[in-house]
Amino acid sequence: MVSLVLQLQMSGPGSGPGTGNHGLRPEPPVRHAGILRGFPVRTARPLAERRRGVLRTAYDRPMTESSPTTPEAPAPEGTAPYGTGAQAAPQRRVRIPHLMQMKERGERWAMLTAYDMYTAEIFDEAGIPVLLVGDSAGNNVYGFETTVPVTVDHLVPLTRAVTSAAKRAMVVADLPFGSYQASPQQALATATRFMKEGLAHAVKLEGGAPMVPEVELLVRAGIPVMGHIGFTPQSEHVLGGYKVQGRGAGADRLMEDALALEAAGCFAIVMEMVPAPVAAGVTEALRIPTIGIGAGPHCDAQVLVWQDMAGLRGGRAPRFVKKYADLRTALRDAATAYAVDVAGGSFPAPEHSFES
Ligand SMILES: Nc1nc(=O)c2c([nH]1)NC[C@@H]1CN(c3ccc(C(=O)N[C@@H](CCC(=O)O)C(=O)O)cc3)CN21
Ligand SMILES: CC(C)C(=O)C(=O)O
Ligand SMILES: [Mg+2]
Repeated sequence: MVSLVLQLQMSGPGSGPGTGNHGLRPEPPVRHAGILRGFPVRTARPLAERRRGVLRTAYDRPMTESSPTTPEAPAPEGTAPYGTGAQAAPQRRVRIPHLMQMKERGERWAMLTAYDMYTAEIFDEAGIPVLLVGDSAGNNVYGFETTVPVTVDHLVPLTRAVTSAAKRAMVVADLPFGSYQASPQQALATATRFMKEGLAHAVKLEGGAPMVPEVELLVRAGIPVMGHIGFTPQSEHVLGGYKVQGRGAGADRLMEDALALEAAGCFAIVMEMVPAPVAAGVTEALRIPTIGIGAGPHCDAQVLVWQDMAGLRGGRAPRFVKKYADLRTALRDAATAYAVDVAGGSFPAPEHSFES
């Protein structure tokens, strides 16, 4: 059985040269410009119809012998046509056309954050198609309370670790607070560091219509951009705390922000803490995928911070979190057992020791 994701990668619009994130917006056919030019225009099907195939993606099944990350045969047409660097690339990378095609087909997918090599490797093996090196590293790696203190220098090495370890996943780097809002030029300089030093495949930035000049310049320069609207944690002090956005009149603004980002060339948009019906409306209105976190079940994709998803972090989790494991307990038990063995002299045993 070849996984669905693999099938679509072998047959998708990105199979040939000249698609993907090239063909960058020479003349704007306004709403559907940007890196999406050249895609078959989605026929206007009702949301319910588009959702029908939803439970048939590779991600809804437990991974068995046919993980989407272990293709049965290499697909040489997916490798770079002008050489592959020091070593050959045996597996095809998830690219923007694949995400577009999943939206076309109503196949939902999952994004996770990753900040290091092992989690990147593991989530890649699990078939997670997009990994986000989030500025949530602030409060999940570096021990800050929020994402506000995070710098580019904090995130670039983590991005490099994740891109080095993930063979199939597209790796998106979050631009941290203060590293892109000053001007499109600042945004380009920062995003360029993530592409060159972090080897990211795309970047993400927070904000709606006001970020259009930044998004346009990055896309023109060849850098795919993921948007992020609704609750934007970098602006928590302006927003007045961790609050649902897009209620009441805010719904119209959220829609305008989403449409403006799509027109500017974003390839996907994160919607954080938005009422489910509002997120459903935005998802229906956009050609590009929406990625929800606390935005209900009708987004094209979902994202969670991995330490929330896997139950590593303590304390009360936000409402939108579902805990799929209890790594905190597992690790604490392991550390306790290790310490007990050392104290009691049962570790190291002869098999862990060297003869003279
Ligand atoms: N571990 C972690 N998970 C995240 O989802 C996350 C981060 N860190 N860091 C960056 C941002 C911050 N995020 C957050 C953090 C807290 C809430 C929160 O406390 N929400 C409450 C209140 C909602 C309300 O007031 O209506 C909730 O119960 O969901 C939400 C989003 C999302 N991101
Ligand atoms: C929660 C996601 C969307 C994020 O921005 C992050 O992890 O930093
Ligand atoms: Mg973030």
